[in-house]
Amino acid sequence: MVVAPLLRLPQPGMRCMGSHYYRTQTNHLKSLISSQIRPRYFSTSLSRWQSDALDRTRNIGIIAHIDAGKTTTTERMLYYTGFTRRIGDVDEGSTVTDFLPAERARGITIQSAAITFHWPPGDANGASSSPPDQSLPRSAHSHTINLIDTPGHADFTFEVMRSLRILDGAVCILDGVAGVEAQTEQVWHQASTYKIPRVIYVNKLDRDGAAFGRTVREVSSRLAVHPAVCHIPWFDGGNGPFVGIADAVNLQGLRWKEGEDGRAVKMMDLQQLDAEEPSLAEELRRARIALVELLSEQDEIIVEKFFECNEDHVAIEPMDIVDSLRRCVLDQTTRIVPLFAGASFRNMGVQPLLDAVVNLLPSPPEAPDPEVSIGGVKGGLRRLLSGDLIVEQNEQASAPSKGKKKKRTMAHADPKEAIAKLQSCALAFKVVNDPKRGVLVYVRVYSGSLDRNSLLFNTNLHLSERAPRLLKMYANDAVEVDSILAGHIGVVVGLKHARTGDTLVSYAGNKATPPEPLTSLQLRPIDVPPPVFFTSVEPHSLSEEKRMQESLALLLREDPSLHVSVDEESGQTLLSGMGELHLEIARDRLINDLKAKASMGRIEIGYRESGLGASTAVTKIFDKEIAGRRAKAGCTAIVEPFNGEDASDVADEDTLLAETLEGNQIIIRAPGLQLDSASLTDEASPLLPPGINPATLCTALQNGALAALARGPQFTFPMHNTRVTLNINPAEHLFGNETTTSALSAAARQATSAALRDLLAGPGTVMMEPVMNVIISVDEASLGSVVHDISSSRGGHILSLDEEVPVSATDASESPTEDALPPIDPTRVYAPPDPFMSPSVGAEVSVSASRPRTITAKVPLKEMVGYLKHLRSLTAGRGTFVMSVDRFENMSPPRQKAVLAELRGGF
Ligand SMILES: Nc1nc2c(ncn2[C@@H]2O[C@H](COP(=O)(O)OP(=O)(O)OP(=O)(O)O)[C@@H](O)[C@H]2O)c(=O)[nH]1
Repeated sequence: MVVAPLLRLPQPGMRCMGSHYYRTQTNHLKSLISSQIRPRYFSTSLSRWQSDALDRTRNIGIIAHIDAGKTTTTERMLYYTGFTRRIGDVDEGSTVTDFLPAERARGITIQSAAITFHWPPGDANGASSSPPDQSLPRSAHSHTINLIDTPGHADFTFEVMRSLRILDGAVCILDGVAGVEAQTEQVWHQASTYKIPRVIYVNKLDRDGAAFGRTVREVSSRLAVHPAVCHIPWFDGGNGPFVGIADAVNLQGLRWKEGEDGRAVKMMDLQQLDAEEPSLAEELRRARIALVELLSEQDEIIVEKFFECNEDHVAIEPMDIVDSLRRCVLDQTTRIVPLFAGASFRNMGVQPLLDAVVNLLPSPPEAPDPEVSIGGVKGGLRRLLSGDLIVEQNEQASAPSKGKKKKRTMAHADPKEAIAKLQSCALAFKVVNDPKRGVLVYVRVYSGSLDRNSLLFNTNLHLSERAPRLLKMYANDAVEVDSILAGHIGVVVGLKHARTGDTLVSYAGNKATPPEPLTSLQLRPIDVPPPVFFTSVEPHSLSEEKRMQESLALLLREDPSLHVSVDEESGQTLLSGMGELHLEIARDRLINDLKAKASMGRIEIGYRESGLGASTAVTKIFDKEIAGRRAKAGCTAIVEPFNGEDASDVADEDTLLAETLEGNQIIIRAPGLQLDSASLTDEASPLLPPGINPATLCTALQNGALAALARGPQFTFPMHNTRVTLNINPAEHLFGNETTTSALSAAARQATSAALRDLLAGPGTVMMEPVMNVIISVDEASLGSVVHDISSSRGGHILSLDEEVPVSATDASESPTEDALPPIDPTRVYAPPDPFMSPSVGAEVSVSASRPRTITAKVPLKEMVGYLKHLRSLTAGRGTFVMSVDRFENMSPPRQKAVLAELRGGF
C-alpha cells in the first residue's frame, strides 16, 4: 500500500508505457550490486549504516505458519531492495536466507538469519543521513530494515521466541488458501506477549481456492484483532486470475505483468479503474469507507479529517490515513492490524508490503521499553538507565527478608555511579558457526554503543571477552564496522564463550568485572523449556571424542534449547531437545556441518522419574586420596516430592541456597555456619575450610546433587518434581584443609544418590511422561473423527472446542494479552467477497460454513509421535496442529508397564 512516490511519480529510471508508468531499477540495482554485494569484506571508514538515523530503522521479523511463504517473500524483498541480483527459489534451494545446507535440503527455515537492507533503495551510499522531508511520506525516504527471518516449525518455537524478543515490529504472513492456521495463532500470541506491533500479509492469492475475504474474517475471529483492510485482491475481470491489488489507502489499482520479476507495476487511479474494472473500483470505494470507519472508532484525528473533507471517506488524503493507521498500530489497545494482499511467488504485492513496514511499524525508540532484570528486580531498560530501578533494587536488598536466600549485597557499590559507567548493553540473540568466518554472535544493542575492541562482560556466564571485530551482516556477506549503536543489529566475531540469549555489557574503566549491580543485568530473559526427546551420541572412536564434545559445545552455544548430559553409569553422552525434527537437525549440524565423526542413536521420549514420598536422612562422608592429596567432606541429604512452589516457602535462616532447576529444587542448609546476614558474599566464614567461601560451597554441593538427580534409582530416567535438601554441619562434615570443592561435590552426589535409593525401600518411585498442550485446526467435517481419535485412541483430554486458547509454548508465566479481551464478531468485519465461492452463498452463510474448528486438548507426547500424518489422513490433508509441553505427569501403573515393555523391546 501506501505507495511510495517512487511508484507514483515519474522518476529517473522509470519508463513510460502509454499513460502508465512502469518502474525499472536496473541501473540502480547494478550500482548497488557492484558497490555493496561484490566484495565479501570491505572496510568502511565511516560505517555507512551507523549514520542511519534511528527513526529510519526498522527491526522487524516475519512470522507465520510453516510454508505460508516467509522465505519466498523475504527473497523478493531482497531482490526489490537491490540486495540480490536474482530471485532465490525455496523449491530450487537457492535462497539467501535459508543458507544452512540442512535448510536448503529441506526447504524450510531452521535458523533465523538476520539481514540488513534499505527500502526504498537509497543511492549507492545507502540511506541518506540528511533529515527527511516531512512533507513526503515516510516511504519516500530510504530506511534501514533489519530483517529476522523466524522459523515456522513447532519444534523451533523457542527459536521463534528468541527472535521475537529482539523485534520492534513484525509482518505476519498468512496463506490465502489455508487462512489462519494453528501455528499462526501460536506465534501471534507469542508476539502479543512481547507487545510487538504487527501488519498482516495475505499471501498465495494466486492459488486455486484462495479466499481473501474468509481469511480476513478469520483474522478477526481467531486472532481477536480488527483487520484494517488496506488492499483487496484484483482478480482479472472479477473472476479471472490474480493480477494485482487495489489499494484502499491510495485509491489506486496496482497490476503486475504476468511472468515478470514484479518490478514493473501498472498503476491505475480510481477513474481509470472505473473505466476498466468497474466492479473492482466499486469494491475499492467500499473498502475505503470501511477503513475510514474502522479508524474513526479509535482515532480522533481521522474523525477531524473526515469532517474537514465534508464527510467524504474517499476525499481523505492517503497520508492522513497512513498516519492514522500508524497511530493505531503503535497503540496496541486499539487492536487494529493493517492487512495487505499479494502472491510473493508471482512477484506481486511485495513492494507495497515493504512500504507498509516503513510507514507503519515502529522505529526502535517507538518500541515498548525492553524488559530487564537486575538483581531480581524487573522493569524497563529506560527506567534502569534513569536510575529508578536501582533505587528499587537497593530497597529490596536492604529490606528484612525472612528466610529467603539473600541477594549479593551491594553495600560497597554506588548503583548510580555503576549505571553511569554502563557504555552499552546488548543481547546475543543468535550464535552461528560460519565455516569461513568462525563463530558469529548476532547482537541487538539496546543502549549506548558497542565498540570494536571493547571488553564485554557476559552477565549470564560471569566472564569478560573482548569484541575484536564487528560486522553488519547481509545474509552471506559482511561489512566490517567500528561500532554498533543502540537500536541496531550486528555481529561480534571472535567471542569464545557468548551463547544465544546471553546479555553482554560494556562499561567504563579497566576493571575485569563491571561494578555491582551491573553484573546481574539481564535483557529480556526467557525460560528455556524442558527437553522432551533425547538420543545418544557416540564418537566413532576414542580419538574422535574430543572433537565431538567440542562440536556439541558449539551446538549448545547456538541453541540453548538443546541439552547435553552424560549418563554416569554407561558413560553415554545424551543429547536432548524439543522435538524429533529438532534433534534430527542437530544431528545434521553435528555430522554434516560440524564434521563430527559420531553417530546418533534412536530418538526417544525423555521420560522422568519421581519419588512417591520422602526418604530418610542419609549421611555420606567422602574420603579418598586424589592425586596424592586427601579429599574429605560429608553431607546429609533428604529427598522428597516437590510440586513447584516458591522456594521461599521452605527457606529459613540457615538456608544458603534454594534454587529450582530443571523441575527439581535444591536446598542447601548450613546451621551453625555463622554467616554474616546469610548473604552469599565472597567473604569466608571462620568455620569454612581455607579457600572455600559460601558461594563456592553452594556451587560444589549443588553440582553434586544435580549429578545424582540425572539418574533415577528405579528407571534410570532423570528425576523430576524432586526436592533435595542438603544439610552441612561444620563440625561433622568439614575437615579443614582436606575439604576441597570436589570432595564436597562427591559427598553431595553420594548422599543424594543414597537418599534416592532409599526411596525404593520406602514409598517407591513412579515414571513420569511429558503431556502436551495440543491445538488442532480442522474443518467442520472432520471435527468428530479427530475428537474421537484424540480422546479414545490416544488417551487425550479434550479441553475445549473453538476457544481462543493460545498455547503458551515456552513461557507459562507470561499470559498473552488478548485472553481477557472481548471477541470480535467476524460478521461485522469488512471483507470483500470471495469471487470463487458459490454466488448463492452470502457472506454470513460462508462464515459459518467455512468456520474452522479448533480443538484444544492435553495428550501424552508418546501418542503424538507421527501424529501429523494421521491427522492429514483424517482431514483430507487440511488439518494442522501445534503442541508444546504442558508438564510431566505421573503414569498409571498399567501405562508405565506397557511403556517399559515397549522400551525394552524397542519401538
Ligand atoms: N502459488 C504460490 N506458492 C507460493 C507463494 N509463496 C510461496 N509459495 C510456495 O509455498 C511453499 C513454501 O514457501 P516458503 O517461502 O518456503 O515458506 P516458509 O513460510 O518460508 O516456510 P518455512 O521456512 O518452512 O517456515 C514453496 O513451495 C513456495 O514456492 C505464492 O505466492 N503463491
